[in-house]
Amino acid sequence: MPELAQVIVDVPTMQTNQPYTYQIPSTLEKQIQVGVRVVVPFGNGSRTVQGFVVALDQPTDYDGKLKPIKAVMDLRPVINKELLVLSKWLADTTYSFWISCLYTMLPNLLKAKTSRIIRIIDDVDEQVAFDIFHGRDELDMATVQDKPAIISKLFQLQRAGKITIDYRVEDRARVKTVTGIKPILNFEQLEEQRTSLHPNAHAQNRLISYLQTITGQVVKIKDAEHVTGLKTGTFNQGQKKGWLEKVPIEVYRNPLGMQASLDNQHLDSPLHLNPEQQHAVDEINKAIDNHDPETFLLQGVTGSGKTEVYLQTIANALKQGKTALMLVPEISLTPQIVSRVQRRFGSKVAVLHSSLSNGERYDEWRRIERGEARVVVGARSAIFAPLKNLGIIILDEEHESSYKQDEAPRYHAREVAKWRGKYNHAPVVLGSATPSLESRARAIKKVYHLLHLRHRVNQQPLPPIEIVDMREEVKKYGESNFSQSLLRKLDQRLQKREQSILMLNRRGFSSFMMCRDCGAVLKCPNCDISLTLHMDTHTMKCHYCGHEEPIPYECPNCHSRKIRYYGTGTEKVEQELHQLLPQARIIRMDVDTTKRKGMHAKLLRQFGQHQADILLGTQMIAKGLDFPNVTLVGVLNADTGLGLPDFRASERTFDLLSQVSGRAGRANKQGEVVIQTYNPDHYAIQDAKNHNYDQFFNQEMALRHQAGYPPYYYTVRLMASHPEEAQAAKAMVRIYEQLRRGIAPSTILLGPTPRAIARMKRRYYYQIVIKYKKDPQLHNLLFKILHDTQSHGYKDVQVSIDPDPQYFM
Ligand SMILES: Nc1ncnc2c1ncn2[C@@H]1O[C@H](COP(=O)(O)OP(=O)(O)OP(=O)(O)O)[C@@H](O)[C@H]1O
Ligand SMILES: [Zn+2]
Ligand SMILES: [Zn+2]
Repeated sequence: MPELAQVIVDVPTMQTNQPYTYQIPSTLEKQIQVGVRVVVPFGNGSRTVQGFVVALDQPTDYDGKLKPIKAVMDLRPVINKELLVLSKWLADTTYSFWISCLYTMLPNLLKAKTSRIIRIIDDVDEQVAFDIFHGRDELDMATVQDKPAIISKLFQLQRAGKITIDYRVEDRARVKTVTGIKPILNFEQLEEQRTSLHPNAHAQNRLISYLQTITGQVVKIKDAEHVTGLKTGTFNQGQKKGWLEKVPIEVYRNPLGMQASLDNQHLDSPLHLNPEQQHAVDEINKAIDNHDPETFLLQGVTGSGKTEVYLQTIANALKQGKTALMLVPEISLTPQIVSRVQRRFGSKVAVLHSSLSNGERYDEWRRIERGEARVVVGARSAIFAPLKNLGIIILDEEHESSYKQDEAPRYHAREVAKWRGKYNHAPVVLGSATPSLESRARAIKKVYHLLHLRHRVNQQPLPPIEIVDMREEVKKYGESNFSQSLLRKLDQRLQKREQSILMLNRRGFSSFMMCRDCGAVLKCPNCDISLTLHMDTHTMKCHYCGHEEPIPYECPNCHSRKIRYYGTGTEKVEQELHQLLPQARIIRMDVDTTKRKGMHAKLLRQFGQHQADILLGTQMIAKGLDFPNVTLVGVLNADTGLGLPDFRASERTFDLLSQVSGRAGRANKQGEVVIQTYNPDHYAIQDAKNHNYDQFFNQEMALRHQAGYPPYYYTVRLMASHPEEAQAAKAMVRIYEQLRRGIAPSTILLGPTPRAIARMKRRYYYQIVIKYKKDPQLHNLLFKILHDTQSHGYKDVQVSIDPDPQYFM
């Protein structure tokens, strides 16, 4: 039996970022395994924290007295061997705390809730006992948090040694149960009961007959009521008379409300593949069969049938007794994709998206962990799904920046996918119509295996794209969100009863409030950014920190009443469209209209059933949608992203335009696209117009080469923040000096500079961008800096390190 356990404790600091050794008390020795959560004492005093057992019986160089583990929270490990090894790698490569990585992999409910419990340990006077403790001898600190008078009294009592504060770890992971019934008596005994019944007790008579049919079973009471038509009261009587007992039945919360129906429904069969698809499927299947952890880049134009390639290779993995993981960006985790996978694989599928409640997510996680779900579809964090024996990992739209998490741990799902592919000897498939420059460059270097789908499944060419120069439009026709050409084409679709998709770049884009007298812009008090107008809640909101305030009637600066709202939000566009095309039925889709659960699916279903002529939305409609009746796509403002201070601005614009254009003409009707822009000559827009990925790739690569950006250089961004600007700047200068002394001669430092958004959540941010090709010492140097900045001289400074940042803003 093991005597010692190595535990990663839930104390995220650099100093506690390695396992601590605890003694295993003999009462717990059977329950302690690697991967279970435990409760351990930590530090001096009575503090207890949650932790994870990461190893058993390793020698320790600590020679003090070891503390014993207090309790075990799990009957079986919540972190399996693979994920444990992965968590260590993740912490190392993303400069994060090991404990944060473990939590990132697990459903939220497995995070412990720590509460502070105040206990009376010595006599206190009666009045206090009554006023504060209400006659009990314990009190949860959270309940008095906002009562300063009580808090100060408590501290007084603590100093006097009358009370102590305990930290208590609570497990929030609850399985959901429903009530079931179970006959206690056997057939004959029930028959005997019947003889003693009153002749008019028809309901009880029927209950006995029913119970006789289910002896030895447990049945949900709801089902029993349904089958028998009896009321709950009758079952309660049966319970009182000792015929049956009530027992809890563990059930899964049902995210789509369809798990059961999936079991009975007949499944879609695979489509007959075209030669390009067949080749791709053959190559990937070969890798699955040979346990070859190869990375494929599946580059297929929009509507080329990439999804079918995914589905058929997943089917092969399942046939081999393996499991499959498919990631899609949250924004395109549309009901369309999900239902395609479910219609193919039925109840074997688990879906993980961010709109699941904590309980639902925990249930899906348990279905996966127990091997009941063998195909997982989900957004970024689904890359940590506890599937065993993975046979294939797919990242659809691999170029999407949302695959990178922009808070700690700052991992990229693509890198994690490759790690898990290697660990499981399984191929990774990166799919896109517009691969990231990084991936395409690796394919050219033969690091990735390139598979091409050059043609649309419907044999139609990609839709022709018209570029409209909005500078000319405004001169000729005045301010409008709609060019003459786009209006004409929208009108034609209405005549032909075909549908259109209109995209407005970014939600509520710069719908800010400005004073026409003094020019003041309403800004967030916490962040260096203007507030956005939201008509639905009638408030001004900050998109960074969530700050919200009423729409002002007068300028907060000069008290003028001449305030005006600028910019174009989707709501404004919708209003204008109603005026221009009164007969058009419009569905607006943006963060505001899809906030409520299930709305996203509902709106898309309505559009699919042609209950509307125009789908107007933000980026969220650019990807993944497959509606055969859509023959026109319009982009209202192609260039709003081009001006951003970000070296990937052109790439993102090209990707977005290509993706959204791809929504038109996907079935047998020819489609077309109108792109409105103030920069008609920009190469990102011209190359998108010509559907010329290769030309865009070459030009953009040349620019990146010249400016020394990825994929020619690796980049790391280092940020320091502080409530006072001078302190943030000072810390960054110190870090800069330390960096400069330690880096390789070929490594380049940019900065320190204030971030583009210099103030966020009441803190000022400074940054340094490190560009390097080869710098073997850099990794250790960065860890050293993290360590050093947690100590003296860096009071209240927060430092974070972002490897391969997606944004430099
Ligand atoms: N071999 C095939 N035979 C007939 N129809 C097919 C075939 N493969 C795919 N399809 C159909 O073609 C349409 C487009 O396919 P799919 O959505 O997979 O394209 P995609 O490459 O993922 O496109 P995008 O990148 O634009 O999302 C779908 O309706 C799909 O059912
Ligand atoms: Zn003003
Ligand atoms: Zn804010």
